[in-house]
Parts: sequence; structure tokens; C-alpha cells
Amino acid sequence: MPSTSSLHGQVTGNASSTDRPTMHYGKKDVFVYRTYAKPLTVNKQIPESNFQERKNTLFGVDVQVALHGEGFLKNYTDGDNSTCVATDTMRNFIELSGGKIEYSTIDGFLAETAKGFLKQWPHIEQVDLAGQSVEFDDVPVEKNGKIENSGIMFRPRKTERPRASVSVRRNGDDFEIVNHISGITDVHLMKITGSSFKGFIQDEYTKLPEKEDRNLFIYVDIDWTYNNPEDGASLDTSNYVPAEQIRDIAATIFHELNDQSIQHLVYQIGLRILERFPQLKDVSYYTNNRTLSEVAPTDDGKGKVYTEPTLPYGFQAFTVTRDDLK
Ligand SMILES: O=c1[nH]c(=O)c2[nH]c(=O)[nH]c2[nH]1
Repeated sequence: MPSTSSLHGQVTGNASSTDRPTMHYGKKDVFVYRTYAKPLTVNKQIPESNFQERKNTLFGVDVQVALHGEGFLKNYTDGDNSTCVATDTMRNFIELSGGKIEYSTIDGFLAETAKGFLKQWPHIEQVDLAGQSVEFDDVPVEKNGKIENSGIMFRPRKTERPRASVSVRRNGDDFEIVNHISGITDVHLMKITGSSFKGFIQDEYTKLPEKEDRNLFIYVDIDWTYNNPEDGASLDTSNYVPAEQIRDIAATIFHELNDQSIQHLVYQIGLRILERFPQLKDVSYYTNNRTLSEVAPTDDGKGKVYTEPTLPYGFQAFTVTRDDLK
């Protein structure tokens, strides 16, 4: 089950031509930080977002790699390491790749790095790479009487981190992207009014009261795929959909919809995303319900006092596809 803290896209699956579907190995938590990477600029303005540019002055990513190939079998069966690429070597390769490629997205960095692995070691059949952004915000400081972004000083941020995963497979002399998912993790949004939850099954197990109006606090991970994986995973970003625009669509729909449940909300967000971006194939969610527990109304009658919700938390998973738009 995915969690809000896990790396995107588990690097598993049957990719080898052997009949050993689980044979793969690699390294996780390879951190790459690059200063002065290429900026990502917006391709299409949408009404829900004023996002213009991801400057990438400090680009950080937490990478996971896995290699597949029949050539690795003898490492297991014979203790013969002659084909073994040490996982420490993989780590070095990824870190150095961070400075060799002109990428502006995690997706582009991962896809090009995967191709680099296939070029460097001819017995590798497939490379899976997953990466989750390590986000830094430019810190506003006083400069000549005005508050402006520092440009050289940053503070880390734990939420709203773009992520991607790609699998690149050798196909003769060529390389083929066989899987690509783009996403954003840990979008945390709370709406203090304008959400309800009622009409659910009432039986001898039901304790939850119906709510005509509740606060709704969700942690959501959103992932999307492209009709053509090259649009999302190449260094040319002219058809790329920035995670910031997806995040802003989610917030706008949450704001404007009188949602009947989290299920109702995520479906509407998915429809809007697919409407705005025809190059996308589908949008998937994993939500976590962190709705605050109500303690009491305030004495002045204007507000309410809440406290943290207690375990366990509910979750929802759903994929909206182009068929849902019809
Ligand atoms: O939006 C919600 N969906 C549910 O399925 C659910 N179940 C629950 O207890 N609270 C909620 N809220």
C-alpha cells in the first residue's frame, strides 16, 4: 500500500527475459542536489494557477534505482560477480549524472540517467528509476529596503514534492520508455467549511454522525501518465505538465466544490486535470483523511475549536481516465 512518505513507484516487476520475475537489485535514497539546473517554464496558462516557472536554482532529488537483466543470474546461482555492477557504483553513476545532463525536471533527469546506465553496461536489460523531489524554498530577505527572495539561501519544505518514476528498456540498439509516471506527493489541504459527509450506510456498526458541514483535511498524492511517455520524460519540456499546476487545480476544485466526500472531490479534480491537459492519459490518487476532531463551538459563536484526529485514518485510491470525461 502506498504511503504519503514512500518513494513513488516501487521499482519491481517482471522485466527480465528470464523466468525469474523478481530478479532485480539496486540502491535507494541516492540524494542528488544540483545548483543552477535549467529552469522549467510553464507551457500553457490555466485559469486555476499562476505558476510561471520552477527556477531550479537548487534542485534536489532522492533517487531509487533497480537493474534488470539475465546476465545477473550467475551472481546468484554461482556466486560469480563478474557481471555485478556494485550498488555503490550505481550510486556514483547517478550522482555524477546529476551534473552531466541539462534537465529541468526529475522525469528528464531519470530517463536520461536510465539511458546512461544502458549505454555504460551492455548486459543491463532494463533500468527502473524513481525519484522524489527534495524541495527548497527561496527565503525572502531584506535587500535595500525591500523584501525579496534571497536567490542564494533556501529553506527545506516537506510538503508538495514533485516525483517521477521511469523504466527504460533496451530494444536492439535503441532505448524504449516502457513505463513513466509523474506525480506530486504530500499535498496537504484543509477546508474549514463547505464539505459534508452524510447518507452513508447506517447499521449496527455505524457510530459516525452525519455532517452537513465539516472541516475536511486531506493529505493527497496525485500521479498522472501521458498518452506519449516522451512528452513527460524527455529533456524537451514543451508538452510537460508541471506538478505545480496540478496542485493548483486540486486546490481550486476543493475550494469551489461543495464536496459530499473525499471520493466525490478527487473525481472532480481528476476530470478538471484531464480537461486542461489533453496530453495526459489518466490521473490517480491516494488520499488520507486527516479531518480534525471537533471539540466545541467558540464562546463568541463564530468559530469552532478542533484537535488532532485519532488513529486510524481512512484512505481512498482512485484513477480517473479519459473515458470518465465522456
Ligand atoms: O470523505 C469521506 N469518505 C469516507 O468514505 C469516509 N468514511 C468516514 O468515516 N469518513 C469519511 N469521509
